[in-house]
Amino acid sequence: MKNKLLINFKNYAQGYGSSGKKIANTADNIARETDKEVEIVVSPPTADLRMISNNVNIPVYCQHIDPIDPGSHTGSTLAESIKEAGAEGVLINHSEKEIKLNNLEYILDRANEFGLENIVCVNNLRTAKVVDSLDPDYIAIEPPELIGGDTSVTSSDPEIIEKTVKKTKTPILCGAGVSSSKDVSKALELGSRGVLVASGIIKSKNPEISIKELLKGF
Ligand SMILES: O=C[C@H](O)COP(=O)(O)O
Repeated sequence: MKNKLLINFKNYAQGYGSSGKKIANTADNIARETDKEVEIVVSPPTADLRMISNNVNIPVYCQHIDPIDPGSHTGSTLAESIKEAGAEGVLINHSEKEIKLNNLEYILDRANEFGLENIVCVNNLRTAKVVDSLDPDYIAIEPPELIGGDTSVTSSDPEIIEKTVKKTKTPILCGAGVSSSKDVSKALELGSRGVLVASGIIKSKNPEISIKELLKGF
């Protein structure tokens, strides 16, 4: 299993449409050229999934799915539709798109049914332990107060990463404020299998330089 650099485009102004496509193409080119053992994944807004999937070779993940089967569910995101749009994986329970935890088992079943790699995001160790018992592919630990900030979780709260790694059996990713190669190497040193990054790349003046800087840490 390769370590992962997941780039979450969220709904930043720079992360959708042609601008999002440019960042995805940049990530794709860097992935093709790098000799690092790392899987670069992009997670664009749902409306751009098919467009991005058709344009890159790296995996594309959706930012969310709902606990539904096909039917009368206005405004929801269906596992089979994101699969058909080209998604290979999905983020679940991001702190900006929380789900009810009693729906998690069903959502994981739906993701597994369609071969979507799943990354369940959690805010704290207690939730990580609950999620761990449901055997997701990854758990991503992200203290919400550090998301989008200037200080990386790896320096502000390294204990939460270390404890989550120790107390769970699922591979752990971490995120929040990650922007440098030092942040990445610290994340790996603490036992994480990779990082989730949004603002450090999507809001960067030069996403290419930012992605290459992060790769140095792997
Ligand atoms: O999914 C990504 C995380 O929420 C991290 O966001 P950030 O890199 O802007 O702190």
